[in-house]
Amino acid sequence: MIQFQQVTKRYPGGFDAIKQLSFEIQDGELVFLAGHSGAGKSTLLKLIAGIERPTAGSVLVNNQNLARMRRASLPYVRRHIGLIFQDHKILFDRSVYDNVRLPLDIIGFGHQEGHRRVLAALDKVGLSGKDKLNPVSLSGGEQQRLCIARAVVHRPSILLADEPTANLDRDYAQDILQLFKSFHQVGVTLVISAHDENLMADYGRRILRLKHGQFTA
Ligand SMILES: Nc1ncnc2c1ncn2[C@@H]1O[C@H](COP(=O)(O)OP(=O)(O)OP(=O)(O)O)[C@@H](O)[C@H]1O
Repeated sequence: MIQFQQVTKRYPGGFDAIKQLSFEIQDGELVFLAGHSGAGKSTLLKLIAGIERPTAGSVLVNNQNLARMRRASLPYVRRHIGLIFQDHKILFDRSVYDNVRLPLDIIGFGHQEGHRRVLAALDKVGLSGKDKLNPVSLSGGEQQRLCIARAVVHRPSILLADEPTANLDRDYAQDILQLFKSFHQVGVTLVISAHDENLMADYGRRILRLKHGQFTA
């Protein structure tokens, strides 16, 4: 479960990107995060991932308070989280395979099991057979799929996606959302941010709407 209790995030310079937010996301829930540019969507996702720390309040992920946790312990929490952020951070000096393999190497996965997982993740996102390519030869949409494979290869229980459908045409965006839906169907908790509320509306899921760091109706 993800719980925010009166969370405020103030960036250096004094700007409050998130203001006294409280909410819960249950295990296995799919929640959309909507809001204008600068509303605080990325900040909220970074707080869940422990990339940013709250200035006030508590962020609990699986009952662990990230605000109080020592930095050295954060990697253990992150093992349960998959991240898809806007700046892809693809390594263009490595193959598609090696990009997806990286999180498993960091965790210290065995060679055989790791290999199996990488191929399974690439298959899941529709990139089978492209493992030996350099990511530079993938289309924008395929690079997005590569990022999704890399985010799920360690089978996280929570998947956070920041504007995964930005810059995609509507059909392609629907494909990507279908992919996320398939993770949801196997019990993964998903938080997906997007500008386009029409896309979200089709799914009939809870929408958290942010405006200047606070929820609106
Ligand atoms: N590291 C930072 N230092 C200072 N201010 C920041 C930092 N990161 C974000 N902000 C500010 O916090 C506010 C919220 O930013 P955030 O990226 O969370 O919004 P967003 O809803 O994800 O916007 P977008 O859709 O444009 O990505 C913005 O005004 C932004 O300028």
